[in-house]
Amino acid sequence: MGLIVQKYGGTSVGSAERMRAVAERIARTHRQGHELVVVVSAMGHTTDALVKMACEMHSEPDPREMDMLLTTGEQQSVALLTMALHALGCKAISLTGAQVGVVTEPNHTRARIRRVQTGRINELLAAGYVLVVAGFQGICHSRFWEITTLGRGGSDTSAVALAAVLKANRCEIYTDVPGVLTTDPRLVKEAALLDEITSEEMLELASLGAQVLHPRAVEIARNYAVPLVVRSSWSDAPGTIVLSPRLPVDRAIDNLETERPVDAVYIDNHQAKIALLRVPDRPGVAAALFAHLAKAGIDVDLIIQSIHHPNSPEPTNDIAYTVQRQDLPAAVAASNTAAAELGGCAVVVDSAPTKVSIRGAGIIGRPGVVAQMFKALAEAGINIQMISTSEISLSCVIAGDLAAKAGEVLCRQFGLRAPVYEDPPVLSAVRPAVQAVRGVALDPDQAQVAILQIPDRPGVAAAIFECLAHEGIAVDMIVQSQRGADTNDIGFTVSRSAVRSAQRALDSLCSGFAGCGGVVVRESVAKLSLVGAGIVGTPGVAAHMFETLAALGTNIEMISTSTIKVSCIVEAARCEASLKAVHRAFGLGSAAIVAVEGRSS
Ligand SMILES: Nc1ncnc2c1ncn2[C@@H]1O[C@H](COP(=O)(O)OP(=O)(O)O)[C@@H](O)[C@H]1O
Ligand SMILES: N[C@@H](CC(=O)OP(=O)(O)O)C(=O)O
Repeated sequence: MGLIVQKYGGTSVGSAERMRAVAERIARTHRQGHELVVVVSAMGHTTDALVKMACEMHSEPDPREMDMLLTTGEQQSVALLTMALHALGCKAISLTGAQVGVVTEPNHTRARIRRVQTGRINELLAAGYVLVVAGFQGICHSRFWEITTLGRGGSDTSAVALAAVLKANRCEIYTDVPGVLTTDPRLVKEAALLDEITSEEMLELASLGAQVLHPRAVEIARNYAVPLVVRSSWSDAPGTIVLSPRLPVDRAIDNLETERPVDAVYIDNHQAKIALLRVPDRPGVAAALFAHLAKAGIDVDLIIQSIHHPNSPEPTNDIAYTVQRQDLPAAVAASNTAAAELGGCAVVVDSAPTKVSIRGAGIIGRPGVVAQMFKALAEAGINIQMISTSEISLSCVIAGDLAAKAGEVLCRQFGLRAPVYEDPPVLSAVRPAVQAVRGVALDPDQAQVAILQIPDRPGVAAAIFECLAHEGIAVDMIVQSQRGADTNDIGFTVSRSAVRSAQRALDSLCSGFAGCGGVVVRESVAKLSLVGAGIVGTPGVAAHMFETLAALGTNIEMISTSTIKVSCIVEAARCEASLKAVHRAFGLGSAAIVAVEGRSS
């Protein structure tokens, strides 16, 4: 017996009948002797309907009023579910976020949780109540107490935060699919159930488009080692366990979501860098290059393909990648062969750079962290040669002799004791590329921004990302490589809804950079990503993805990799076909079709 936090999503409580079925499950769990805190979302598409009504009143509704409005959806469902529990004879009470003491930052529509004041929860649990709590909401104090929301999909975060604070035995997320699947079953009907997944893999999948869990919920589960499971509301099947590392939890429970976004600084002194400059921008180019490297058994670490100049008559890309230094001669030979086949593009080698990375859950969701890393390096006079990002890490390639200095300034910036010097990964001689991948995610709502020909000197990346952080724009998939002798192009993606404000902010900033080629935007792109903890140390994973896309005729606009993911930006129009092909190519499908509410294909 113990304390369980359960969360029921909108579909699970989407009708009176479903609400009663959920009430029966809750009453049964309570009868078994468990203490229960139940977090509930708004019924069905209530939140979407409220957003639509708000937009009919004003084209850009005031964030405070949005929070006032959207929190009513959850308030309805907690009251109704509690009534259903009463009808079953179960002692239950409904509570809003404010009433259970969820205190957030003063940031309307996307507040992070600071703490939960558990006094009332503990009293009610001790008195034998099932607590039915409105998800997705909290309260903040600036001058007055104000209602806040945590951002769309935030009820998962409410549930895991309560589980962390109450030290619950487990947190169960009930939804309309049997658990975490290899991809979105609404898009790929062969999507297969995963029995378990690591929190780092889940964090990437969730942030890259798998809507089944809110990334911030996974972040809290990982940081506080909360036992987390995702299950179907319609069955008793065990679902998917999200495995968090059994870290010694040395985090304060105060500042739950706001403390220490960076866990560690890593330095990798075993890398070498190769760049192919001005390769033709057409399908199959990345596939050809990385097929040569895979054939030679070379494990590629970072890969970045920066944006091409879309306005030039023959657009080109730069592709840069890093390998273990001992593999450099073989990698150079493979790259020269590929370059010759591609019409003789330049191959540039740096045999002793350093990769310096910051790691921690949720780096990318906080625009300020990215800017802080670049600023700390710039202030130390350290030039960034290559940037690559993921949800849990941000890596920069810098000159090899600046490793110690970079480690020192970044540790100081993020309040850490000392950097961790990384060992080279252990290569798997036996694992085929297809077994390294656990899931595929698609984010169809991305826009791509490129800033062309910016000066190659310390401080430029910092200025750009500080400017975006100032506007509150979360940036994803930053890619920078060296293009000319003294200029760089920086590319990145933002959610489509933020692209206009990003362009406005950057246009005025970049007019101050002498010789800058301007800010170029593509509004309709999608991000297709492979995720798997086994990607590091398994040669050929990226090559297989690129080959699959090439065979489909899909052009890759941008590439960014980390140790556990490979992301490609592709045209939005081709994204679903590309997702299906990549899912099939990595053998992720299952013959057993999972039941999904309202499946569209
Ligand atoms: N990898 C994945 N595994 C499971 N579901 C996924 C995945 N990627 C996307 N989804 C989608 O997430 C949906 C569940 O999330 P959501 O609609 O927010 O549920 P809830 O209302 O229960 O919070 C599923 O119906 C499914 O279409
Ligand atoms: N109702 C909110 C919060 C939420 O988490 O909903 P769901 O659990 O149904 O995704 C939303 O729609 O964003």
